[in-house]
Amino acid sequence: MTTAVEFREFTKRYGGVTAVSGLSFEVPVGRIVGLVGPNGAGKSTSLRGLLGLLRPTSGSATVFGQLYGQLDAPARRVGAHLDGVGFEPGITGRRHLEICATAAGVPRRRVDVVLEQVGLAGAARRRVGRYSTGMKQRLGLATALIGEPELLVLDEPANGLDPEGIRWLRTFLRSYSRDGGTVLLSSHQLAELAQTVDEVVVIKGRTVFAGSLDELTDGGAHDLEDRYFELVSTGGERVRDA
Ligand SMILES: Nc1ncnc2c1ncn2[C@@H]1O[C@H](COP(=O)(O)OP(=O)(O)OP(=O)(O)O)[C@@H](O)[C@H]1O
Repeated sequence: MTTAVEFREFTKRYGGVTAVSGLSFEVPVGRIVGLVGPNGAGKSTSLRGLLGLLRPTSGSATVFGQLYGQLDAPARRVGAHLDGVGFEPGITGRRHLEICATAAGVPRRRVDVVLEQVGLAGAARRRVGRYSTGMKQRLGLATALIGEPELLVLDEPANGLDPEGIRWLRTFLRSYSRDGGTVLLSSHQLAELAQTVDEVVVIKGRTVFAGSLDELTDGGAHDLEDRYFELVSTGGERVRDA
């Protein structure tokens, strides 16, 4: 299996509102792919559809060739952290992760591993309600990592991180991908994204561009930001051949 994620003509309508229309792109195994687009472009809708949290009106979004809901032991294959998903504020970070480990069917020792991985070991016994935004992002990533998944799906993982946190996240994702992991993340932080991803998918209700960062920036000759604005203002379409 060389494709971790495949969106095929994924369409989601809410009554008269078309959130996403005919979205098609693939995420190859081992790559870091950034999903970008203006507010309301359909990034969260797409990621939610991929994770089985909403049903597409038509088309499909699959992970490792299957619907998320059909995966055996999904937490061991896909780890996700979506923007706006809250934590129970009254419990500690460690307790939160213990609950997640139980739900995922993985040993409790994973809790210490992921706490170390995301740099939260020292704050594990503090209540989540007292965590800063950046610490909550780290806890979200720890939650995603609990099952040692092959694929990470992250909605705006850099939101609320300070510069040190952003650099840490970039280093972490690169090393995860070097070890064979695949990442699909959404972001509005284009300069940061350009330092992190291998491939870019630009959406604006539909796919506007899907391909390598190199192709989009002509091997780094252009800024990702400039190319992004050209694409979203003209709505031109460039999708890599499958
Ligand atoms: N439950 C819903 N009911 C009706 N419309 C919705 C619903 N969820 C999303 N939408 C609409 O679908 C469109 C896409 O929203 P979505 O949140 O997926 O965009 P986004 O790219 O994640 O935006 P942002 O960058 O602001 O997070 C928007 O027009 C939004 O208003």
